Amino acid sequence: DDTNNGTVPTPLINYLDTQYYGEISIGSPAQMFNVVFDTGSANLWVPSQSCSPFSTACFTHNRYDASRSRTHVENGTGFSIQYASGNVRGFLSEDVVVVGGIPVVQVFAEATSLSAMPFIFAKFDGVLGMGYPNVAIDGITPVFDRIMSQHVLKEEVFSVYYSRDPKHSPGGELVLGGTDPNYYTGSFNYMETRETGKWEVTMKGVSVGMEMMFCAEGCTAVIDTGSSYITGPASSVSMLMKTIGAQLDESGYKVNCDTVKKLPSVTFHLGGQEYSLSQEDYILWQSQIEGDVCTVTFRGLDVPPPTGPIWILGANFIARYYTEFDRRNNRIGFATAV
Ligand SMILES: CCN(C(=O)c1cnc(C)nc1NCc1ccco1)[C@H]1CCCNC1
Repeated sequence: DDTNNGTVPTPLINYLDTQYYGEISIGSPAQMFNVVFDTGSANLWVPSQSCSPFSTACFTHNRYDASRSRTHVENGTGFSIQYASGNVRGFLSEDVVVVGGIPVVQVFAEATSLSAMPFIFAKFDGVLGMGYPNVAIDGITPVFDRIMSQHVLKEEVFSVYYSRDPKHSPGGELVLGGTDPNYYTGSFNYMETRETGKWEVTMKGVSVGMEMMFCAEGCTAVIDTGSSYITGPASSVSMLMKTIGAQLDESGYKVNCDTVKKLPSVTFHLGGQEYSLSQEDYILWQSQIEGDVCTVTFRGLDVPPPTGPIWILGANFIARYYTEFDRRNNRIGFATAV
């Protein structure tokens, strides 16, 4: 139902509360891809049919085959993107991309090499950056900007719902052009994005329980729909983990599941409001053969200046707070997720 005049909500799949992705098509006839709708980047890339057979991560995902698309336009410019977690290299192509029922002619990257870490663990094929144009590599106009210039959206916004429990269906939802009242209660609280043209805001502090522990003098928070966890400066996160009695092992911070119910809430002071995460919001409780494992969904990540130091609020935050990204007013709105 295109209730948002021209767009249909895109249902997302929730993989273990750590990866959320939805389907887009590229080319004619349509080639389907699962992509992360990522406010932390601004380019679209998918694996390429011409990726090297040695790139395992490429070979285990859907790949775009230019020769099978009658609307493909050659480009060939080199492309490479570096994430903290891995990198992607390839070349540019142009073709018709359909997102939420809206077709756009889009320049995107065909990935010919994907770092095994982390992409062999990716359930998604590629990434569709929902960031601002000024962070787009090669100066490519991002998908959402191409959609806005078609003037089909009721409002120049998009909204994201992430379910908290993989058993819920849908695992999440992306709405282009509005919000979906089925997935939030109460009203939105808005805050201006910083002038840098990124989905980031000024945070006024991070409290643990009743005590303000970090960022008391103010810091930057990036709202990143493409990150699983919350990251903060390594020193701050390690202090936070010590406070809650978490131990760091090779796959992140863990706590004894017996202590979970007594853990303090962690509160992010944003835009004059306090956004608290309780233990069930920030603990990933996994029942495994050798017993229950309770992972803390915080990671230390030192982003070098001038971008950093920053906190990144990812999927575990968005699952609790339904998020509206407003390009018209350069602001982000949070409402309590259902
Ligand atoms: C997509 C690349 N990202 C990941 O953090 C990432 C890496 N590797 C795997 C396997 N998954 C990732 N994210 C899963 C996910 C989906 C939705 C929420 O989290 C980040 C890189 C920085 C910009 N923002 C996105």
